[in-house]
Amino acid sequence: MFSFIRSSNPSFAIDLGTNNTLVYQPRKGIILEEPTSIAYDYNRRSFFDCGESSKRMVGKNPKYIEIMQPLSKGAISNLTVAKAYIKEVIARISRKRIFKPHIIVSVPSDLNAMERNAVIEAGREGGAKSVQLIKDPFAAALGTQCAIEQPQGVLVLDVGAGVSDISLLSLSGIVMSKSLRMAGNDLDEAIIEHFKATKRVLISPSDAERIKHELGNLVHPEALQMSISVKNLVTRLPETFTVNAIDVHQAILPVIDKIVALTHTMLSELPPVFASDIYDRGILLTGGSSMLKGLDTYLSSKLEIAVNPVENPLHNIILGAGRAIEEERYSKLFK
Ligand SMILES: Nc1ncnc2c1ncn2[C@@H]1O[C@H](COP(=O)(O)OP(=O)(O)OP(=O)(O)O)[C@@H](O)[C@H]1O
Repeated sequence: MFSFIRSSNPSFAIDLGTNNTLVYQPRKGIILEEPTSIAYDYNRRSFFDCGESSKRMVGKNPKYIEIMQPLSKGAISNLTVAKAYIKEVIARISRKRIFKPHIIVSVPSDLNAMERNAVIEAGREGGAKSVQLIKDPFAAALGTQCAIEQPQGVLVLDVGAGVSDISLLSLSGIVMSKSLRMAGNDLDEAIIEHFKATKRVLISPSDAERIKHELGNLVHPEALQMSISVKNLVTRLPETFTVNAIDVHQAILPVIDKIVALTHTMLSELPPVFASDIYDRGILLTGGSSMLKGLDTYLSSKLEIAVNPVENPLHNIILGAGRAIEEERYSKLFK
């Protein structure tokens, strides 16, 4: 068992995502799952709430309260906010504990040195005794019980909220990886922009996400519809508007095709020695946006390769990061 666990300081794995934060405690499992957001009160000049309760305030907050997101496109975009956020997360998970925790944070594979240091600094100043990082693709593969230590290629495509990452793993290392700072949040934005341009209506970000979940379908954009409240950009007045799935399909396709292109480039550059492994086993598809209906089938038909969605795309990175703390042989994955 990993030496962290034997120390009197508790250890936790944290999946610090653009939209969602999850925490895993060895032997207990997932102990926190919250939106990555924090509320700031300008009158009191302090942060006062984070996670689900702060996200619920979005759009309903008075002017002196701002709902902030410490991450943008997978990386810390505001260090002060990130420190406050991690401090709040640590306070929640280590209530009643006297010892500062060791934390292992799962991060996108393409973070540069400055972005990685920002996570470490935010963790330390947020109250951790030590901060180590594990790259998302390792955690994702471990979360699905893939044998990453074998001399066999494992290709993991992770489509989250802010980042799409495709990585080839073998012998516990990343052989190559490519990423695009574009994912689920860009699908929401594409929906907003499409309806603004073609129907002259303004959709809220939360409705755009709901539309994507309910009507988004890459293979069978059926005659589904849903009614939402929008602002008419011509009359400037609110109204009820019917969204149909065909429009949603048109809106999201350009973003999806960029993810297809990313995957295509990766496949075209695979070292020949891995080609048969990958074509035999296919691509492992994870990340919350992998739940977009038809994404696996669409990728598979465009790229002529099997695409295997993981069972639990919102949890498999944190489960893998947790497994990495529990099994000492994976400690070499921490940086
Ligand atoms: N049923 C669904 N259909 C389509 N998209 C979905 C569905 N459920 C969740 N998502 C999307 O998944 C995304 C969140 O995924 P995830 O939690 O993996 O991202 P993250 O870890 O916060 O971000 P990142 O890894 O990019 O930093 C959001 O964009 C959300 O809208």
